Amino acid sequence: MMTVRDILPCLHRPLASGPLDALVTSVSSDSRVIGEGSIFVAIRGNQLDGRTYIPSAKEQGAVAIIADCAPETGDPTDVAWIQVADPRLALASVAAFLEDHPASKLRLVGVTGTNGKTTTTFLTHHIMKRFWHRAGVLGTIIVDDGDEASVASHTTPDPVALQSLLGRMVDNGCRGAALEVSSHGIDQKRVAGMAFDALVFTNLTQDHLDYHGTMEAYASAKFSWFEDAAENPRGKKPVAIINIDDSRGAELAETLDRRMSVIRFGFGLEADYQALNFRQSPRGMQFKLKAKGREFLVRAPLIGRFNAYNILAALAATQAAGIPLREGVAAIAEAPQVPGRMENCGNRDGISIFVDYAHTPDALENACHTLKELEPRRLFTVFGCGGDRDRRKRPLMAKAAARESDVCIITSDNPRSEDPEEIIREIESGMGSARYKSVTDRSEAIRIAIHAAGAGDIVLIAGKGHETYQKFADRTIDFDDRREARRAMEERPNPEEPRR
Ligand SMILES: CC(=O)N[C@H]1[C@@H](OP(=O)(O)OP(=O)(O)OC[C@H]2O[C@@H](n3ccc(=O)[nH]c3=O)[C@H](O)[C@@H]2O)O[C@H](CO)[C@@H](O)[C@@H]1O[C@H](C)C(=O)N[C@@H](C)C(=O)N[C@H](CCC(=O)O)C(=O)O
Ligand SMILES: Nc1ncnc2c1ncn2[C@@H]1O[C@H](COP(=O)(O)OP(=O)(O)OP(=O)(O)O)[C@@H](O)[C@H]1O
Ligand SMILES: N[C@H](CCC[C@H](N)C(=O)O)C(=O)O
Ligand SMILES: [Mg+2]
Repeated sequence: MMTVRDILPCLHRPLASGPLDALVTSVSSDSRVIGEGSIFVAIRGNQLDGRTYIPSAKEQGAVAIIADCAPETGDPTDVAWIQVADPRLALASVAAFLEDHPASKLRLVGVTGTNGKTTTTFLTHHIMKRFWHRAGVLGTIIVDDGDEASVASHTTPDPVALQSLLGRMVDNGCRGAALEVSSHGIDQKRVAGMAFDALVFTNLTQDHLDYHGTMEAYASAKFSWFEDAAENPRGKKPVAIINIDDSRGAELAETLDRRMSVIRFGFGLEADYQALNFRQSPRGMQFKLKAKGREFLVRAPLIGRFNAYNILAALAATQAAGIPLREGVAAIAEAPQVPGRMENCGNRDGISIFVDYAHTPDALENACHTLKELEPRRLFTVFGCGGDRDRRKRPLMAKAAARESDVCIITSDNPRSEDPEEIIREIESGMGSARYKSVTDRSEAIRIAIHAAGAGDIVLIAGKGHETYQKFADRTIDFDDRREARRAMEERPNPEEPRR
């Protein structure tokens, strides 16, 4: 059993007072889950001040409080008080300590970037499972501890949930794991202090300005994860795996050079993992990979040039984690469908329907462009933008969709607390002279697009991908683009029968 005193060495310059010999059972920054023996970490959050919950944490049996301030004068020191400069960092350190640092017992690949994290972690996990039989994954869609898969709540969960999951992966015999590392996760120190073997940078384009404020702040949040690994290797030899066709990626590779091992990937000549002769059909892609002085023919059942980047990243990362490249290439040929990522939801009457999670300007442009390359008669794009998230991307998503599509149907995504009609108006401001129709009800929008399409057309339904809900101010409903698409297909008037 651990005491409060045992915890102190894992903290940065702690100032401790009060009874330090109490036994510790757990740690949390949420007073609502504090029990006997817990340490409560008081975090000044984005919305609430965790310090106001200190009395209730004590009442529930907390044995120590970690905060960025001293106890109020006159406050009885009935429980230990540990003052630190950064409570979020302290939470991550204590959580890892209580689980006995599971990250150091796994080959760990982390993936960050605006787009491609989920896809790259899925591909990485798939290769790891093929080679090691047991491997974990954590991200936007699922959490798999090597034994059981469940639905994820965050892309990168809080340190307590994260460390407990990694601990289960170790217990379940996983040799390695692939983790999505969101910019919120980095900024809130959810992965602080963790030893990664490979850190992947997919790209950086506009998103999340509601949270980070500027692109510079967004980029520096992402970069700080790499800087930290360069400065503190934590007993591993971490490798940074960076897309240098992305301008921010090229900048990052430059700054890290000589401070840590850097592997560059992309289509250009300077890439260590270089893709050449890219070709695709509706069923998949193939390209030549030049890496490590060798050449491989990579085939994968995925479409989109952007997915070639995700494949390069997964191959380089698994190689850095100890899996031979030829094994990775062989596994990629049988890569699974990532739910809601360029997912083909059926063909009927010569119409093909794709559901994709594109919810940024860059992703939407890529998704539309990829489908245009399949040379449809017309491309119909159904999309909207989420409420309570980066508003500045709305007209830019409109521009991206308008540029590549023949017809756009603007609709609602997850309006959350916002007025759906108002979000649609903000999107419309970026449509220019393009042909579009706005239909607030997403189900109706999907039906209109699918019923308007004809033989040779492609319908893209973008933004919600794998999501099985739609969030409004006052309710959350069951909603699945893939199910809606199938339903609309079935309800299509039969071209053989004369219309009544
Ligand atoms: C903006 C944001 O990221 N917020 C996250 C953050 O909240 P916070 O630390 O700011 O906390 P707060 O709500 O202000 O509360 C302050 C403190 O008081 C505590 N508290 C609060 C109430 C109470 O009764 N008792 C109590 O102790 C809270 O536990 C917290 O420690 O930390 C919480 C605990 O880990 C998260 O649940 C919460 O996620 C919110 C729900 C969220 O929506 N986050 C999204 C934006 C997010 O993180 N997304 C990224 C993906 C982005 C991408 O696509 O790339 C992700 O990684 O999932
Ligand atoms: N490497 C890439 N470059 C650009 N766009 C991509 C890339 N990979 C995927 N996309 C597009 O972005 C969408 C989201 O992909 P994915 O879910 O893999 O990204 P993510 O980074 O996990 O997103 P999130 O931040 O929401 O978790 C895809 O549906 C596709 O349209
Ligand atoms: N992880 C992303 C998800 C966006 C998905 C989209 N459907 C929306 O609701 O905006 C975010 O939090 O920005
Ligand atoms: Mg994701």
